[in-house]
Amino acid sequence: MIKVGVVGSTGYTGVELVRLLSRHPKVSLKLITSRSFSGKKIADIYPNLQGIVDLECEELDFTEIADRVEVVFTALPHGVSMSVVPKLLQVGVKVIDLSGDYRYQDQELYEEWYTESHQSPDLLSEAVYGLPELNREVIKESRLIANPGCYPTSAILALTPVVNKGLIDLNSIIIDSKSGATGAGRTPSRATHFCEVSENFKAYKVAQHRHTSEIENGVKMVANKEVVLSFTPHLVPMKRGILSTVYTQLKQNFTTKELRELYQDFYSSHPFVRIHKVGKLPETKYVVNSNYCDIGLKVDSRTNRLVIVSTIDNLIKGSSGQAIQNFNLLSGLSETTGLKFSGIFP
Ligand SMILES: NC(=O)C1=CN([C@@H]2O[C@H](COP(=O)(O)OP(=O)(O)OC[C@H]3O[C@@H](n4cnc5c(N)ncnc54)[C@H](OP(=O)(O)O)[C@@H]3O)[C@@H](O)[C@H]2O)C=CC1
Ligand SMILES: CC(=O)N[C@@H](CCC(=O)OP(=O)(O)O)C(=O)O
Repeated sequence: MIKVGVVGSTGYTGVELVRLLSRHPKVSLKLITSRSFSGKKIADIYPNLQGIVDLECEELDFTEIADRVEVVFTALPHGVSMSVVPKLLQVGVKVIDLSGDYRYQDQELYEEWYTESHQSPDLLSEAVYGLPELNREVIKESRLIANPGCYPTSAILALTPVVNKGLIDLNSIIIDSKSGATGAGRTPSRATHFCEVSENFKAYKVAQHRHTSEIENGVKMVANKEVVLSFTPHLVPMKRGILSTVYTQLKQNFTTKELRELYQDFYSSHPFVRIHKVGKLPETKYVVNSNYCDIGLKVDSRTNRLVIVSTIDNLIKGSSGQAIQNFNLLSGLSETTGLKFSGIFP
């Protein structure tokens, strides 16, 4: 059994990690930390874990952590993660960080989009962007994995096959994404208050959301070229799930069937990406509560645009499930260990 810990275990991604790790056949969850709830049992904070996880939240203590765990998941806000991650690496544990702090190699890009100084820029070149469908082999060798953002996971997976084959105009990409409210984390705010989210649908941070740069960065890794694209996030009255509709201009004529075959081939060795049949499009309810990313395609022959629809659960493939997928890779386990379950339908 591999001994692991979760730092920031009481947030939405943290507790989802605790839930998923508690059923992972090769994991022994030894340590969970919390600033606000130390001394309390996680099952008293999240009663769904009663009888499943009997751990108490602790204060984070770096002195003995390496004796207790081999791998730590950090599920902290960005800006906070970078004050913790270097200390964890220093004492010799491997880290899978769920925040945005290590997703860029370029310090300036981080500081521009996150509008704060990076506190450990020396680690940026070492951190591996943890999207297994792009970086499976390097993830296996890494000691610091930067788990991707939720919107970027859905958008980059939607675009990769056509970008990889050079089939679209890279300046034509428009990504229109909708997320459930757990994407904003557990800390209450006016924007995520029930009365603000319920019966409402809104765009936010138009032309300035930080995930724009993360998606551009991911597409650039595939294209080997700079890419500038448009990304608009929306908040919808659901708890979980992201649906991204991605519009791209094709350079030549293709049928939906041809492109569907390309996607099917591209993802044939990637167990968590499912390509829908021609004429079918994914819905969030097909993937919520699972680690799958479902993708559907349609060529609009009038405009010669390819429209790609991509869905994930933001708390699983968009964060905690993907973090466990990365953990499996770096631990030499099968990528699907502990993650092969369907969503809940309806
Ligand atoms: N929610 C999502 O869908 C996704 C989130 N992420 C990223 O994962 C990370 C965790 O997100 P999420 O679980 O949603 O966030 P939450 O706000 O739900 O939880 C974060 C937890 O971190 C702990 N924490 C420790 N130090 C601080 C601090 N100084 N300020 C605030 N909180 C602190 C808090 O728990 P305590 O007080 O108990 O220590 C808090 O509950 C973030 O970086 C987020 O951006 C990534 C992809 C998707
Ligand atoms: C609905 C909602 O508010 N979503 C969040 C998603 C952020 C997130 O999880 O971002 P990182 O993974 O990059 O930290 C937002 O738009 O800020």
